[in-house]
Amino acid sequence: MAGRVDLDGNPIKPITICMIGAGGFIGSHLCEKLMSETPHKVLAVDVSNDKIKHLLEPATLAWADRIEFHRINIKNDSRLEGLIKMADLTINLAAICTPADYNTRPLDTIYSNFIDALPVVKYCSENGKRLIHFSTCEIYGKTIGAFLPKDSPLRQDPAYYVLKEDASPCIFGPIEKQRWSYACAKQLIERLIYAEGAENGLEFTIVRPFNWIGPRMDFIPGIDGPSEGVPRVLACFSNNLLRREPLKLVDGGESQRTFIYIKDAIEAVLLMIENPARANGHIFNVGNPNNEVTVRQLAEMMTKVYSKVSGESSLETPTIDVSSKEFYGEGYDDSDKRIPDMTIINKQLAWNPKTSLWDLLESTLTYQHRTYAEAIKQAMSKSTAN
Ligand SMILES: NC(=O)c1ccc[n+]([C@@H]2O[C@H](COP(=O)([O-])OP(=O)(O)OC[C@H]3O[C@@H](n4cnc5c(N)ncnc54)[C@H](O)[C@@H]3O)[C@@H](O)[C@H]2O)c1
Ligand SMILES: O=c1ccn([C@@H]2O[C@H](COP(=O)(O)OP(=O)(O)O[C@H]3OC[C@](O)(CO)[C@H]3O)[C@@H](O)[C@H]2O)c(=O)[nH]1
Repeated sequence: MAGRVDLDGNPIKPITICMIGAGGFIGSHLCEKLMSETPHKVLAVDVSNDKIKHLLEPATLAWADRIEFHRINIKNDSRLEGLIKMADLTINLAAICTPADYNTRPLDTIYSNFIDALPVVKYCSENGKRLIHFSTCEIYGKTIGAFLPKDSPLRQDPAYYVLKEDASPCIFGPIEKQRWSYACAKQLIERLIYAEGAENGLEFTIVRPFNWIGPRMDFIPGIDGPSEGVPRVLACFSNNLLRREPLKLVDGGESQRTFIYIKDAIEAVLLMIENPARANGHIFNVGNPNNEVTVRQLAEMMTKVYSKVSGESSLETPTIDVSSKEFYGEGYDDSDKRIPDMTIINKQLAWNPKTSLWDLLESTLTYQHRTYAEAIKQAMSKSTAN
């Protein structure tokens, strides 16, 4: 760790980071990176620490004096301001961010992504502390191209679909499509942070993750999450593969996504943390434009990869179609396509993702199989016995 320098060759000084939502998917990987490769200290705030237990215990771990867990619900805990004051930098990851919640729990979604983030922004601004806030690629909503006729040649023109931080509009559906409650709340908190920067000098960076995936993402229903819960697509498809049931394609699986390996994305966040002069005042897309697939293609690839890593044959009927109304309920809608423009992050942080979709699925599904296959087998044999 000695002799670490930033992108401009200056030595990196150890800092204290207040990480809110540190116990989640991204938070757990970021804590792991900070503990194993940097001298920084983390005040880890979350309502749960299941995903970072391996970093907190035993007390003999090499970094034990650099990570503290604070079980705090930021909705209603007066200790939050004190922790932000103690830190040099606050990173806010806390959010409800599973699409199944956006249309079924729109109030919780809006409160979590806007109202609950307000005090964090306020405390950072009032105390002159730097803030890295996690927004989302979903802020772009639908592409301009989605509104062109299906056979329009303009649909092939990147100007109609590549998503640029400083140029693309945010295109959401009507209010009754409550899917957009999340994107809209994220948009308003981005605007508030931007305004705090412009009017009160808040030093901020906004991150827009484009479908980061990897180990520890969400939960497997009935194993480490509610049986009726609907996690994001990686965990939904992993659950289907582990249970040897067909993968469900919502509305034909035609939507497109670019997936990035969590470990590549965490490299980008570390660059933001350690290069404030290059990151402050910027909004960054963080994704992998080379890993684009339709959801149907993702299902096909995951089926092949899972068969390779588990040694099990593929199902005769690997996928089934399901309507979004049946799967998510009333008010669901979708982003058609998400390709991040990389100009700003390339220029400011000289960062690019490395891992192909096949490779990232291979390491992730190896983890899923190792972690869950036995537990699922037991749960399934118990339910057939009853
Ligand atoms: N994973 C992605 O690809 C992705 C994509 C777009 C945006 N994001 C954003 O990145 C952030 C982190 O996402 P993630 O995938 O790690 O999600 P996650 O659900 O795994 O992590 C969020 C964490 O925040 C905690 N949290 C929520 N409300 C809290 C509260 N009131 N008080 C304390 N802790 C609270 C949760 O317990 C959870 O551990 C979110 O803001 C999300 O909107 C993630
Ligand atoms: O079993 C399933 C589950 C989902 N789908 C479809 O897959 C697409 C992707 O779904 P998901 O990963 O759940 O989420 P989104 O990409 O739509 O939204 C996320 O993007 C970033 C973030 O902000 C946080 O992670 C979140 O909002 C989608 O088309 C589903 O319909 C499926 O076919 N089968």
